[in-house]
Amino acid sequence: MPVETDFLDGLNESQRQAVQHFCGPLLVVAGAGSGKTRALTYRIAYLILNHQVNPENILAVTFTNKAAKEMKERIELIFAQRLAQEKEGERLELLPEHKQVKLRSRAYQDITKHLWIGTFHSLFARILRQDINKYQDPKGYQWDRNFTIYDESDAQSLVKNIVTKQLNLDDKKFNPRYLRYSISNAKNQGFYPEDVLAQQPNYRGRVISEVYQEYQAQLASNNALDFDDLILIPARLFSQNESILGYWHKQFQHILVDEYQDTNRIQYQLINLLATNGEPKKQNLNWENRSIFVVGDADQSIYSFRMADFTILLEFQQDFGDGLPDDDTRTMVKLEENYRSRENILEVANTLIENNSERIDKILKPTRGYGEEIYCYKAENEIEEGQFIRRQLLTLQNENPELNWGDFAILYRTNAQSRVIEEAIRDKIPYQIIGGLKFYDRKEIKDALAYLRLLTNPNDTVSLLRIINTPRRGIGQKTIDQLISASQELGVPLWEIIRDETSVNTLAGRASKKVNEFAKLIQRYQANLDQLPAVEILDGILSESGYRQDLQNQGTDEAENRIENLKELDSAMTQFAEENEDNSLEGFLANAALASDLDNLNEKEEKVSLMTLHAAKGLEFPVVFMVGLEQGLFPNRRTLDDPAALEEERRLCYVGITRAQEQLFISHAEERRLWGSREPAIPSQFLSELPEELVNYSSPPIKPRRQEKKDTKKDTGQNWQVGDRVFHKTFGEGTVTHVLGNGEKTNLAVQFPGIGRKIIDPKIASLELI
Ligand SMILES: Nc1ncnc2c1ncn2[C@@H]1O[C@H](COP(=O)(O)OP(=O)(O)OP(=O)(O)O)[C@@H](O)[C@H]1O
Ligand SMILES: [Mg+2]
Repeated sequence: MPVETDFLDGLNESQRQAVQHFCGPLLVVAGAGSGKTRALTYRIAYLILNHQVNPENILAVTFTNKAAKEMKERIELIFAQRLAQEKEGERLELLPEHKQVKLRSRAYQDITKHLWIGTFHSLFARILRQDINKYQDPKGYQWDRNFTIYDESDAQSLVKNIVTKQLNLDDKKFNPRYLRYSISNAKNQGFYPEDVLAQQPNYRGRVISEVYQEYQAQLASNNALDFDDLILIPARLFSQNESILGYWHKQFQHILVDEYQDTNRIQYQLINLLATNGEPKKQNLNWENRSIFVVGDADQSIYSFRMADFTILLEFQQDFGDGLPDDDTRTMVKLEENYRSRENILEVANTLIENNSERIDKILKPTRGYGEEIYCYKAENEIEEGQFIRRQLLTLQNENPELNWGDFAILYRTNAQSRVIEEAIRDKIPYQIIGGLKFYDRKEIKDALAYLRLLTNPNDTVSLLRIINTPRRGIGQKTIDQLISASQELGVPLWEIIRDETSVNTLAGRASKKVNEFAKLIQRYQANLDQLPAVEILDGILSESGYRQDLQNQGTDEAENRIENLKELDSAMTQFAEENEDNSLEGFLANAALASDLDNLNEKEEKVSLMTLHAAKGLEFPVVFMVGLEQGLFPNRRTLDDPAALEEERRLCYVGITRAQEQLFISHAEERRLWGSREPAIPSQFLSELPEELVNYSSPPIKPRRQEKKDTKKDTGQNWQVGDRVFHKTFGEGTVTHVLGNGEKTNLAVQFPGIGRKIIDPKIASLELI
């Protein structure tokens, strides 16, 4: 039996309107949990199924890689359901035969492989893989298609080198982190080094500009790009080259953007160019078989520190609409029902956000009655706050066996808060830190990737320097410095020197044999790059370089752990090859460089998730703990004197509250040691903005009372039928979709709207028949 008879049934009237809108611009604005992301996802399926749009003509921008993955999975599910219906002959015969054939063969193919779904960074990295060689940089820098993507730590080490080694500046006075941030800011506004100086015509401005200039030169000579370049260079390329823009404009007939309120100006420029082909006059735009569809919520704009600007969302209709009198109704849909949170949670969120002055009022109605009480817990200090969380987690899990550890999230304002919470829960509760040390940030993974990057892009000097003596092979720093200075004097990449035996023999003295061996190893694998599957290349180079052996020799737990992680990298490569059309090594490396913290989030693993409020955007959890509501921490002290920044903190708090589906716990401490010093803390001003009658300030009972249920089928263990409507204490109303097993061992699969399907043992959880 198909789970949904028609996939549009899973949408309300306004969502359906948004999904069925075919051509032209459409803006969906709505509050948290109102089904924006769901509408966007269904729209993709609808374009393919009902308008026969080719998947490769659809560009969908998500905020995280994880969201992209989920979207693909959801679309696959819709196709699978459709396929099931086809087999039952329900509706396909209504279509003309050629369409039936087309649809069937489409559905059987792995359609989502051909969709362009991803973050801005991953999508435009892919476009640059095709076209970067056509980019004309005003400074004459060039990149080729095998470019390497530098992550934050690569970029910072480059900046640090420039500051200390090249410009001989004091890195205490000119903090490389700060400089890197300034460069990033400049890039996010489309500024060149000269623009920075013009904006800031003083000594500091000159230093930033100079470091920026040198940084860019070195990126280019390493054939590398940083994250900001992945957006900025396509924007410049599209502006300078009509035919390339025309090509991608033609390719992307339907553009969809989630979380549009957090786009910055350059990202906006890219979207605008792709949608309009650079046509400045709105009346000349031709929307035949084309659309741009964006969804967002100005109340959830929380990335202004990355130059995100929610006025972009507010200006959408002005940018893309035709300005005729009925434009407003044609180009905007509002969603007004919240499907995620219990009514009391929603009311608390709505009341809080009303304190912001800079907002457009909107309606957000609950669809799910009142849930468990919201508690605000006052802890003595941060350690006791951790104990509180631990107690609640254990109690709730114990009382509600159907709650998995993966159903809980703990949200905090800054990463530093996680340590104490971890300490409190680590012995009993499996947890994961989202945004802690990422898989791809671990040393062994970065080393392995550096080998692979060097194979595909020998000019990548950062990678080369990372592994030239890793594992130790007797190439000392002095030798390396000698080789580097030769490459700098000749103005050629370091690899050019290293791969030439004669040069090495001249420069490297006693270490020359080692350098030559290293160069030969790399060259041998380079020559085989196209013949061997990526996984074999990885295995081969890790063995032959002695890297794996070195770890084995160490014999410590830590080394063992690193070996395990390298195995995990193998799996990541295999999985990538299976899931992606572009399964080249370059494709994998780009993907790895872009993998964000959130990719670690794997609900199937059943772990409590700890993350910052920023990282929680777009996600949802049955039970949410929002901790550290103290003045100076949340809202953050830097925002206290700046009304606009304070409003952004309040939006962040709104985001936090609205992640909760069933239950919300808020906490603050009377005293907190953070970043080394212990200080008294006063409750966050946001707490006083919450409706008093909806927040319970006493301690929650350690063992929450079980609600007495009338007419439960608990313990009877029989007579359950598919289609039974039931009420569950945590998940609310649902429908039994499957009865699994029988007698004592009967379990039920229950579909809860807005939550999903849960397998429940009716003997343990009381289910009320309704
Ligand atoms: N019409 C609907 N009927 C039932 N459930 C729905 C409906 N629309 C959305 N949902 C469910 O409501 C929850 C919130 O939806 P979704 O994540 O799409 O909201 P959103 O507007 O994107 O939220 P956010 O602003 O936090 O990104 C999800 O669990 C989703 O499956
Ligand atoms: Mg969303």
